[in-house]
Amino acid sequence: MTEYKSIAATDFKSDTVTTPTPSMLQAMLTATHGDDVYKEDKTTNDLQARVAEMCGKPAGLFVVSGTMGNQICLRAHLHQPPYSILCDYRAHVYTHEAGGLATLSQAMVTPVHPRNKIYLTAEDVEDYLILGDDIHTAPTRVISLENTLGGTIMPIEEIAKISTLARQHGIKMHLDGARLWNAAAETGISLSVYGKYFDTMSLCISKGLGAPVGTIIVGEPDVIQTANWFRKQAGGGIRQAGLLAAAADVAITETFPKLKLTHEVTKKLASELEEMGLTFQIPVQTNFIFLDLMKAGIDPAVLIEEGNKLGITIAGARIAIHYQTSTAAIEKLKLAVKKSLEIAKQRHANGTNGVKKPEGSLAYAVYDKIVVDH
Ligand SMILES: Cc1ncc(COP(=O)(O)O)c(C=O)c1O
Ligand SMILES: C[C@@H](O)[C@H](N)C(=O)O
Repeated sequence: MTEYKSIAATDFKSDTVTTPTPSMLQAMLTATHGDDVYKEDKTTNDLQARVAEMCGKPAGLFVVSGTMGNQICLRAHLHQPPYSILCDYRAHVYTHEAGGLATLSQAMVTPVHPRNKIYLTAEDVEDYLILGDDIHTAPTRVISLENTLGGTIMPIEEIAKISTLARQHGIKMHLDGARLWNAAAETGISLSVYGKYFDTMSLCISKGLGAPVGTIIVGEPDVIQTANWFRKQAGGGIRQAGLLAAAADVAITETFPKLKLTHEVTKKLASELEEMGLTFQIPVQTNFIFLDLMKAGIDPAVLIEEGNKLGITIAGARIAIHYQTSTAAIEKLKLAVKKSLEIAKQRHANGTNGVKKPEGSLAYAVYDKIVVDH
């Protein structure tokens, strides 16, 4: 891994912690300064066009977060309540976007547990679609998928089957593609191939790609225009967006090609942790490792504390690797896990090993459902 001076070098809580590189900051200095609310900023317009073209879509829109990208895309697909959105029970749009589906979209949600415990299949979806006009129901109007989810890649064949099913019933398809870059880098499947199966996609540039701010939503012009309307309504209209778009453009160019290496580093760490006796809640396929702390008998609070002692930030069961993660920090992570395992064994020996959830640990809280369900 290229060694970085970033404060993110020792932070394993998420890939959202990545910090702008000198080249991103340099690009900001030469960005245009048009007013993006009036669509007058060339740097922003060029970035939108670039990502839309990469995804095989005619229109794109720069927004300030993945949450905004998802919520305004989903709202733009919905016209007359009652209606519902079908998604994975762990989907970010359902679990971590502050209830936006209920407030902005006034939508019911059908959260589906994948039978294979990893990704939704067309059979899972078909069993839970709400069709017809029975006045007791809220018919499914959108299927919202997430790729990657918890770092696992949804097979393109399954996405294709679900898309065909949706289109048979006139249901819209949205992709929370916060980490679609990671899926594309790992599978070699282009963003435009993924784009064929969705009406809208939301791609974050502020996570593994390392931009300081920004997500791009893509789709047909009419739905993107409607989404833009909801962006403005939420106060998301941006004036000199070019400063942010310039950094995002560099992030795509510079970091997208590095994601595969990040995944290799992640998988190497995972195999070393397995040699130490650790197991994982879900497969390690890209840049996340979900430790099965329950099975190891490790108290998350102990792991967090051991990390702090070594000067690294661990937030719970989820270990996030990004292109700014330092080699030294990875060595310290392994030490923290080793020490936590020793403490777990000591506690087990003297019968005091109660695994407690730490207070306020976001990443643990974010995915403790996976801990329980997997
Ligand atoms: C899968 C997924 N979708 C959407 C988001 C929301 O992105 P943001 O934090 O920029 O709102 C996140 C979190 O970063 C995420 O992990
Ligand atoms: C916490 C969550 O919203 C964020 N997307 C993350 O993955 O860290």
